[in-house]
Amino acid sequence: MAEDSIPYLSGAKIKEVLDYNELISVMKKAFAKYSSGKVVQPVRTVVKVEKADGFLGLMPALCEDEDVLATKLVTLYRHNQEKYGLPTHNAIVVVFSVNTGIPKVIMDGEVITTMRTAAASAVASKYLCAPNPRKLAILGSGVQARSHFEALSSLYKFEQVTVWSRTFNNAEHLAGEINATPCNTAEEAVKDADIIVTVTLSSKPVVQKAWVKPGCHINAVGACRPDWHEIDPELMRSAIVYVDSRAGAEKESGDIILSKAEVYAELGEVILGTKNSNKDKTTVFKSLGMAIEDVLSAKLVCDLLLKTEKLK
Ligand SMILES: NC(=O)C1=CN([C@@H]2O[C@H](COP(=O)(O)OP(=O)(O)OC[C@H]3O[C@@H](n4cnc5c(N)ncnc54)[C@H](O)[C@@H]3O)[C@@H](O)[C@H]2O)C=CC1
Ligand SMILES: O=C([O-])C1=[NH+]CCC1
Repeated sequence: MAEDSIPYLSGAKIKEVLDYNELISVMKKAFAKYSSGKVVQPVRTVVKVEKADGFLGLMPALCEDEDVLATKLVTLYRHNQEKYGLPTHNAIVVVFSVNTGIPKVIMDGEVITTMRTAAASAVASKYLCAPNPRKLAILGSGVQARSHFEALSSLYKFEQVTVWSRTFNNAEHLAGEINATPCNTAEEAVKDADIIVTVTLSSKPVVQKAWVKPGCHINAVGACRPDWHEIDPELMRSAIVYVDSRAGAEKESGDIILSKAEVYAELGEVILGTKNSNKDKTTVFKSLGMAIEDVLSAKLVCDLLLKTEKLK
């Protein structure tokens, strides 16, 4: 039985202990464990809330090697920001004892989602983009746009960063924060970019093949439903496509399903050395988000807080 009160870790507490350096190595481990069959992780179960154009996603995973069993519960309500000024993504993570099944800790899942997704894209960039990327283009100006800038800047010294957003004011606002160049069009933003990050809530492509420099690496992070896509289908078909999970991509990714693009490999297979990097080619990392990313992040949070005695 669970104790009368299970510790709850707030986002603020989690932010205090997580940093991109450590999280990037943990994400590398998450992808490798997943692709070597060491993780039990069903494809996300999605409960749609039609009237609010939202959904609840259930994301459990077990990794016995790492002695961790947990689940993330995440909601995506696309109109929260414009309607209520609230975040579009909200989440908690519940961690259980692997031995007894007793719930041990409940923690905020928003900070973990924000940071682990950007750390995952950083791992993908490390393995898939050509050396010394100089220009980063960010399409979108929300939570993930900011975290991706931070995570990728922890790896690379960019000479130029461009931002495009549906509303120019938002692009300008973010660009001001991160010392980037705001652009009026996505085409202008991605011109000559070495790394492109697509972090929008669009269900229609925001980047076209003709705009992209050959050899560029794209972290395609949005469009997590089978009928949403962010990337031009022609670009998907002509690039070398990597995914976090084949099973997830086949069921959830409109970018893969609608374009009928071939999936070359899981990122974990590249990390394990069983598939090639193709750094000289145009590459797309189609990220949908995997439960094991959250579960290993939650374990890291618990370990770090135990070290500082903040979690008994
Ligand atoms: N792959 C993964 O593991 C994860 C993916 N995501 C996805 O990343 C994307 C960004 O998430 P957040 O930054 O947290 O969301 P957010 O709500 O903070 O930002 C969304 C951005 O998309 C823009 N946008 C909305 N509708 C648009 C449209 N029709 N065309 C162009 N831009 C539009 C907004 O103006 C805003 O800049 C979402 O698609 C989200 O579901 C989020 C978490 C994890
Ligand atoms: O992995 C994740 O948490 C999500 N992916 C898309 C929306 C939320």
